[in-house]
Amino acid sequence: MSAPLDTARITSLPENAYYIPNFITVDEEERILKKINSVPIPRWTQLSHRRLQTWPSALNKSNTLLAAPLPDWLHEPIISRFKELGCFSDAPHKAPNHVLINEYCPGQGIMPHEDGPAYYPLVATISLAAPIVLDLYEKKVETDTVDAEKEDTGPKYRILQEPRSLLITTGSLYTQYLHGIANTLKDDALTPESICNWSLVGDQQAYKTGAYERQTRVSLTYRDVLKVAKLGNSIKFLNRK
Ligand SMILES: O=C(O)CCC(=O)C(=O)O
Ligand SMILES: [Fe+2]
Repeated sequence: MSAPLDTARITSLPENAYYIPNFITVDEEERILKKINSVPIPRWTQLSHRRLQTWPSALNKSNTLLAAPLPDWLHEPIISRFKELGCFSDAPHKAPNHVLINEYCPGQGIMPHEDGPAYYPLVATISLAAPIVLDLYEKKVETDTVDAEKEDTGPKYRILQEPRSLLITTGSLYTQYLHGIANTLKDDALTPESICNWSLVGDQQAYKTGAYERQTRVSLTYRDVLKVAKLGNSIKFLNRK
C-alpha cells in the first residue's frame, strides 16, 4: 500500500488495515446522506436487521457485475481521494466499481460474515451519521468454516468507526477473519485497550465516557468486483440458445 497510507495503518492488527478520521467533510456527509434518502423506496432492500442499497446493481448468480458507472454522488470526491491514497492501485480495475449502502437503526447490526470471492480482497468503508464499532472474529481454524465463535470468545478486535471516517481492510483480515456489528443499543468498553484503532481516532474526547448510545448509522462500502460483463456481451449471451 502507498506511502500516504503509512500513518493511517492500524498497527495492532495482524495485516494491513487503515483508518482515516474525517475522510470527508460535514458538508460532503450531509450531501451524500440527502442523496441516499432521496432515492425511490424500491431502491432499498429491507433485510431483517438493516436496509441496503446496491450500486450500480446487484451481482448475478455467478458473481458478475453488469458494467455501469457509479452515480456521481458516490463517485466524487471519494474516488479521487482513493486514487490519491493509492488504495485500489493493486486491484484489477484500479478503482472500485461497486458500492453497498447499509443503514443500521439503533439495535441493529450485521452477523459476523466474510465478503467472499466475488471481490478483490479490499473493502473501503465510509461511515456516515453516527459512530459504530466493527467486531473482527478469527475464523475457526480446524473447520475453516464461516461459523463465528461469537458466543464462545467474543471479538478478537474492535474497530471504532467515527462518522466521516474511512476504514480500509484487506489481506488476511479479508480472508481469515469474519466481521460483524452487534445488535445493540449501546457500544461500550471504548478504551485504548479494547479499541484497536484508538490512537487514530480523530475525536477521542467524544468517547471519554467509554460508551455511546447508538444512533442511525449508514455505511458506504466500496469494492472492486472481479468479474464484469459488458451489456452487449450479456445480450449476446442471453440470445445464445
Ligand atoms: O456496515 C458496515 O460497516 C459493514 C457492512 C458489511 O460488512 C457488508 O456490507 O458486507
Ligand atoms: Fe461485510
